[in-house]
Amino acid sequence: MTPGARAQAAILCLDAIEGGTPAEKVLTNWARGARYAGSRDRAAVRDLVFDILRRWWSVAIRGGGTTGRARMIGYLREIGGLEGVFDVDPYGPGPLTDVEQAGGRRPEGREALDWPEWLWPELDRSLGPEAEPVARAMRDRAPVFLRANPLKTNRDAAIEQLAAEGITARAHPLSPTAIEVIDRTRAIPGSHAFHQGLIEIQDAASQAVIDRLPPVTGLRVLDFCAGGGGKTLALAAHRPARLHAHDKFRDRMKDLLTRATRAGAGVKVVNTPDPCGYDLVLADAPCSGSGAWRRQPHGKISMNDSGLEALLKRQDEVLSASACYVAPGGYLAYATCSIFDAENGDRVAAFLESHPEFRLIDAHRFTPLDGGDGFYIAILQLSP
Ligand SMILES: C[S@@+](CC[C@H](N)C(=O)[O-])C[C@H]1O[C@@H](n2cnc3c(N)ncnc32)[C@H](O)[C@@H]1O
Repeated sequence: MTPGARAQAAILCLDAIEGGTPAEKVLTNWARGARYAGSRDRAAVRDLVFDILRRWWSVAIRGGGTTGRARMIGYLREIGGLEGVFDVDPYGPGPLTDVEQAGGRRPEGREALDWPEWLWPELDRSLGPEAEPVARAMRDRAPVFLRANPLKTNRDAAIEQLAAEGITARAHPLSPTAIEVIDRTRAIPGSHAFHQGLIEIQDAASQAVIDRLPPVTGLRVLDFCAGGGGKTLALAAHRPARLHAHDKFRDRMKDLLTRATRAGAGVKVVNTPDPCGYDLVLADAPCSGSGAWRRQPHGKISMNDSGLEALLKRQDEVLSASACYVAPGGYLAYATCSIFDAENGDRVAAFLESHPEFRLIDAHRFTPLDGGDGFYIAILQLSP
């Protein structure tokens, strides 16, 4: 596909997203119908759509409208790529009209930060002076991070193996296992390093969250919201005495055991965890994902008041439900990939009010300014 044809495909996808269809669904539908598109084309269209989702409001201002076409114009104006896309090939978007040529303006003040208007108060309350820098950072793509798997290798050896496969990567300071991929990121899933279980794809802050837990080695551990198992595998690398993975929606763990086998990780999937049976329970709760909106930018444009309210309720439920699996003297770790106090410190405070037998011993928030996604981790201890 030509650059113009890719832009036109992205424009149609953006219109469907504006119409209310989730971005992933729109891209899947488009790819199904576009048999002529190769994998590079699909990746390029996806990148365009995601880049524009991250800058959803400012590109509309620059482009002079909220259609996919206007947003594309605004985006290309911002990055300086308008030339050579409109009216250069029959599969691309038609020529710019006089109105389009004259339309649009520079976004002013916070307009240029592409943060949802209704969420500014919560971002300001949560991050104070970091609110604007974090919002700005969320306009750009996130780096691709890997976790070196200590069950099979060490970080330097993993980086060397990647280099031998033509993938440039370097150590990242957020975690002793974190590796940042510099180029050929799309080659990772097909690499030997990946298939041999030397590396996992995992955000650096997600790894740092696990590093902040009490020493896991030798503990009985429950990952209460295991999902796809990203954190389960990172926990396994610390060699707990026993590691159980659980999720209310068992289907979400369907790949977990395959991943664990590849990683050489010992983990058992359980439907019913043992009451009071764990020295450490990790509750990686469902959340807005606001810390990871660089990777899933559709969340930034689709989250609303009632959706957030519903999440707060679920987070309270997860905290209460997970607490009964903690053994006396054991730890309950509450984590989210949100940067909002409403989902983090406020939930912990509400939990402690109704569970005075727990005390808070540590809490930390990561933001994209640390390099990885935004995450929160609080560690609570149950009295003996
Ligand atoms: C943030 S995701 C977990 C991500 C996962 N830990 C990882 O690192 O890949 C949250 C998970 O919590 C699960 N969940 C939601 N409500 C739950 C509940 N009441 N009890 C247990 N798990 C729940 C969801 O199915 C989802 O898989």
